[in-house]
Amino acid sequence: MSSSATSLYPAGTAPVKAEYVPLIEARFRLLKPAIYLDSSFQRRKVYNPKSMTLRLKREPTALRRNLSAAERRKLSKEEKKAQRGSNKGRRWAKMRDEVDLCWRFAGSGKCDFGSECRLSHDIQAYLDAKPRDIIFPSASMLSNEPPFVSLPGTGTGANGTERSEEPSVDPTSRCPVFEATGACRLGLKCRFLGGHVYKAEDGTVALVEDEDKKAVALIANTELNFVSPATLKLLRAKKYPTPVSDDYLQELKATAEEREGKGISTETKIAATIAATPGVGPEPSVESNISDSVWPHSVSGSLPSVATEAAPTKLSLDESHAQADLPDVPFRFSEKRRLNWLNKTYLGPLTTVGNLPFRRLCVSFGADITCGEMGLATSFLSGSKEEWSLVRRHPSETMFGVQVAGNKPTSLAPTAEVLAKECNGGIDFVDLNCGCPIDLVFRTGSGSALLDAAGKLGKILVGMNRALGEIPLTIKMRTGVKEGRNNAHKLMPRIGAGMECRRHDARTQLHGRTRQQRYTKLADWEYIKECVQAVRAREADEDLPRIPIFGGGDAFSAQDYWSKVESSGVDGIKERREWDISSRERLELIRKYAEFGLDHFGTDTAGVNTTRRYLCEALSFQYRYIPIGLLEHLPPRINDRAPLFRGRDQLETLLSSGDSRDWVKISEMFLGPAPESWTFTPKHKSNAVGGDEGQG
Ligand SMILES: Cc1cc2nc3c(=O)[nH]c(=O)nc-3n(C[C@H](O)[C@H](O)[C@H](O)COP(=O)(O)O)c2cc1C
Repeated sequence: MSSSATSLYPAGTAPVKAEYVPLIEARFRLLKPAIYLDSSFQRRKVYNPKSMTLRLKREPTALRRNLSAAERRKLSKEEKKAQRGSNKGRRWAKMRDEVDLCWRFAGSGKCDFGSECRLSHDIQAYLDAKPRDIIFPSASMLSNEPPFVSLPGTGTGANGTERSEEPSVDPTSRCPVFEATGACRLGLKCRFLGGHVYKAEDGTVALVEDEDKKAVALIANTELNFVSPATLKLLRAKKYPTPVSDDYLQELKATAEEREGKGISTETKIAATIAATPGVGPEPSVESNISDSVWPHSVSGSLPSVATEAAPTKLSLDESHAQADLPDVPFRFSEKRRLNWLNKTYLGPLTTVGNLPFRRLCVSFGADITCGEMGLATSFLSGSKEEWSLVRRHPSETMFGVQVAGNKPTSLAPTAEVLAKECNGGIDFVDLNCGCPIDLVFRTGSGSALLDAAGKLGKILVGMNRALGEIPLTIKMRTGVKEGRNNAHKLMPRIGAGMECRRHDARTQLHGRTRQQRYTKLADWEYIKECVQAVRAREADEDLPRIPIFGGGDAFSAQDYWSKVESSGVDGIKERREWDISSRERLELIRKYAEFGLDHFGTDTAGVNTTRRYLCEALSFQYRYIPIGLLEHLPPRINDRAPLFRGRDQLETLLSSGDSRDWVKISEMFLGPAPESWTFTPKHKSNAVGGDEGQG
């Protein structure tokens, strides 16, 4: 019974070898095959530590997924709502220590606030109350057999088990951040304190630093793009100067007013303004269509009459900008930095998951180009600390971009300008999100809604391009808004080629789905090919340099991706091997992620639990991965659902558990016990298909 077992599965089931599907062996003929489907929808796989097996747990109807249309009709309104999207309204309380030691005092023994400080300066009280140090395991302590992590001295492998009779500082503990960088910025607040503290004879504790390592880490491990509190304050007070964007917005207004005076409709005015700038064009009617004649690089000659009237305005605007020697306009269009994307791998932006520690991990596996999570223009402009944390970059990210979503030039151009000024030298490109499908963003006219507003999109691109100075602007888009109404093939040649006209190194990333499809249905690579051909044809016609186009959607293996790259003509991947990753290798990845998380979020109680949260978030996706060694044939397909399977060893079985308590358990191997008050609700209901998981 090998392949015959999997042939019983309904279509869309991953072909897991029968020996890893024990239930089928036992009850093969008794139950319908569908009953074995975990699918992360009707049932969740729950790891049972006693029997070391996975069992299925039914979920309440309200949480069930993938119901048939008839079943869905029977659901109540509430149940239907519960089916959709992500878990909203999640709250993450910042975890604090029982004695909240002042972080300034903890690091340097000094605090300017002295006795006025609202935090504690009582080191002994802090040390007495603090839970025992966590032990961060080294790679050699990992195993694919329980307890999976063997910690010295604990016997059981249980990390951070409270042993109240022992002192809270454990000299066997090692702080991963101190070991990598020679210093730990959290000082005494570090939860791995034993790794960098010593006790003097008089009983006082002092911190240790390793000057040699510190010097190396200064270059190799200092994050970039920190935005000062003073800048955030200016932004909040709406006092941050953005002269380039102000100038541009003024021009748009003046052009509109001028047309108004001539009795030309607003729509036409916008079209004329945009048509006047190479790279973009006026908003076509939704059905239409983006006729060549109104898009910019054909300004000379083929513009319709109204647009032709705009030509003088255009020339004067262009001239004034090209020649103006404004100190805040440190570039001319021809001075855009060029990016070399050819044959590079690109890690697309991933909200929540694609944070700095994750990207750092991907870079260590060969990602050449990385992009931060989507940030909202309005939040950047209102000085949101959270939004500005999205621009942080690790020095190992050799080519890094920031993604912005917004709905109009008035927010996007100034955002681009502030980004360029504040992250000067720390950003290689800024990416405009024209792909986000989620209602919250789409309804405001941002994300994928811009695909149906070509004129506005044009104005945005011109404004951002100018405001960014020498930093290139790139675009991430979907194939269209509505199914059956793809329009990327019309937009892309104009956006891409138009920007390249100006010698901007434009890059387009095309996710092969419409907004309406979200993440359901397979990406349309035939259509991606059509878009690439349309861009290449335009480039050939107008003798323009070739712009890189990255395709995306459902590429789940090197074999799969290469066949897509070769048949569609997109750029971007170099690795060709298929990797049958072992469970121990996967655990080592998790360990590395935890290490990078602690480095980024901090090693204190708050940082440890923020790392835990993002680690669990990552595991909420990773458990769905089926190692290729378990499959009867390759390539694996991303949308295939897993039958209830067990792994080749107990760790592999645990790693495929869909129970969030197991993810927390895995986090405890590296980050110690989760505080009682700490809970984890995954952002994305564990459902790739049909959920609002992605922002692009
Ligand atoms: C969890 C998740 C978060 C995402 N966040 C973003 C985002 O912030 N910005 C964006 O442009 N695309 C985002 N995307 C889309 C991806 O970058 C990518 O285009 C898409 O997943 C298609 O590729 P795939 O099928 O290989 O995953 C996200 C996707 C996922 C699954």
